Amino acid sequence: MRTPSLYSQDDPITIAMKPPSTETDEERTARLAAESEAKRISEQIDEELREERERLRKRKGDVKLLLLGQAESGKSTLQKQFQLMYKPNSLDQERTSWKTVIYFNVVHTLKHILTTLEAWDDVLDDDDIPDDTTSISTKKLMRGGISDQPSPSASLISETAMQSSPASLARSEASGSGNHSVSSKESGAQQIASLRRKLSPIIAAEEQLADRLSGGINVSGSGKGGVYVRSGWQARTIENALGKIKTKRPSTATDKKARDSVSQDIPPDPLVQEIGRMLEVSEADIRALWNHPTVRAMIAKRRLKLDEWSEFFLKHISRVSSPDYIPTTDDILHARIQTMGVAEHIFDVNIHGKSVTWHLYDVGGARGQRHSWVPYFDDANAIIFVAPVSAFDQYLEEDPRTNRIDDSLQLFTQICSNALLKNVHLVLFLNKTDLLKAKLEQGLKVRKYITSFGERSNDYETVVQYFRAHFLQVHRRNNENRRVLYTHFTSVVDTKATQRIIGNVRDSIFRGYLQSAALV
Ligand SMILES: Nc1nc2c(ncn2[C@@H]2O[C@H](COP(=O)(O)OP(=O)(O)OP(=O)(O)O)[C@@H](O)[C@H]2O)c(=O)[nH]1
Ligand SMILES: [Mg+2]
Repeated sequence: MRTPSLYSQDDPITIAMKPPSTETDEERTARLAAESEAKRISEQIDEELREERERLRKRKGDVKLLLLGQAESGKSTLQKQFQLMYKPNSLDQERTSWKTVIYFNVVHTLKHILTTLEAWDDVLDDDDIPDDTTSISTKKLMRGGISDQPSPSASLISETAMQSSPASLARSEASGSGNHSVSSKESGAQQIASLRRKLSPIIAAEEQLADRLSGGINVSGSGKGGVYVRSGWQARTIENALGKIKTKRPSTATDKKARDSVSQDIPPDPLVQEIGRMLEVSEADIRALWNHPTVRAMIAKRRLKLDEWSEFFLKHISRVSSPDYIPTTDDILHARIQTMGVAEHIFDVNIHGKSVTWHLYDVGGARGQRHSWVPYFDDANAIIFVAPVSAFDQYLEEDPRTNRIDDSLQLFTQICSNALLKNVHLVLFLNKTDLLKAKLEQGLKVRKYITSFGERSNDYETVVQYFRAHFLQVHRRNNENRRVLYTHFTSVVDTKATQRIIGNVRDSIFRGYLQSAALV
């Protein structure tokens, strides 16, 4: 019997592979090293294939849940609520990254306020701040000869308004003396000019913060100059910062306190620290701007429109600008950053003693991002469609002619009628109900923006039921499979209420999941 040998004498492949008889020692060493490397790579490929097979096998039993809806509808905020519920520690680890986002939100808002004031100062001179029936760009056109519009200026605010608002405080803080004449138009403009000067260094840092968050990726059409982030941005923000850190870790008591309570291993980002210091010294100026009578009047007249997160962080500016600021969970829920593409989040959800892996896909909702949703439609088990009902007076950033409620309805029609999604469990979140209530209480009239609302009563219950009826109608018209639509009125920044709803949604998805599993 022939003993097995590496080089069998009569095997043609072996003969072909056989090293030449003239091989030198050096060539032999190189050949053996190359063979060993090839073997290592081949084994690595085998291992990766095995892992992929295993992953696919496991994923078959997983629940795949898509969060869909237009930009700013609240998908990522809802994802944070899932994270809080099923992976609370991971949110703690991300607090450092959220601080960067919140600082960015504040700086971006300050810039927006000052730019808007500047745009108005360009064209306006006196008397009264007009309400929002005419856009700034229209006014700029008017300046071209048809008519000049009145301008927002401190003189527009009546004496009574001055006395009853925090304006006097704002004025004295802004001027640093407080002895300005309350009725002086010039002093109001001067105060704003002085605040603009004092806040300019912090506003100049906006771009660097945006770069830190996006990793230098600029996306065209990022609307109001926000930042898009890809999946895993939290870890990358820290990496980007670490790449920039050349000095040793600071070791002051404050730094240590902040670092210890966030993470033992992450040194503070020098850029974020610097912005923190700037915010601390600028706190009085920021408050002065926020409370300035011109700004107040511009907001009241809706000439200056601030996003909900802008208002939230400016209202909490003393806390946010304190030297040892660490974002609270509520702050994280209010922080705003645009999602780019699709971000996958994985949780283990325990229900009735059975642990099931859930894959939550949080998508970018802007029009330019929607093409990336489709590859996830194939094997989705459930969708939560998030529609912000407070947006009746808002228009798409991507297309200022399209009302946001209209866009949500069009998008919902596409989702309901998509053949790939016909068996998917469908849940509708009519979101931002807190903001809807606030807008209606302020006296905003739905019929002004949605003419079909007609003469109905402008109260919360009538309005939400009106919107709900429209979404139900879309669903009914595109429901050949007679699937159920689960509807919830939500405010996903409200943790207690949202977690209760998530519990309901989880149970209903799970029931559907068990039924389909039983059919397989
Ligand atoms: N007050 C209030 N704010 C909300 C609510 N839902 C979301 N927000 C805020 O709205 C902003 C936008 O929410 P996101 O969750 O980032 O929106 P998104 O749908 O993920 O947006 P894209 O990623 O651009 O598609 C954030 O600042 C949230 O804090 C809500 O129900 N009430
Ligand atoms: Mg998002």
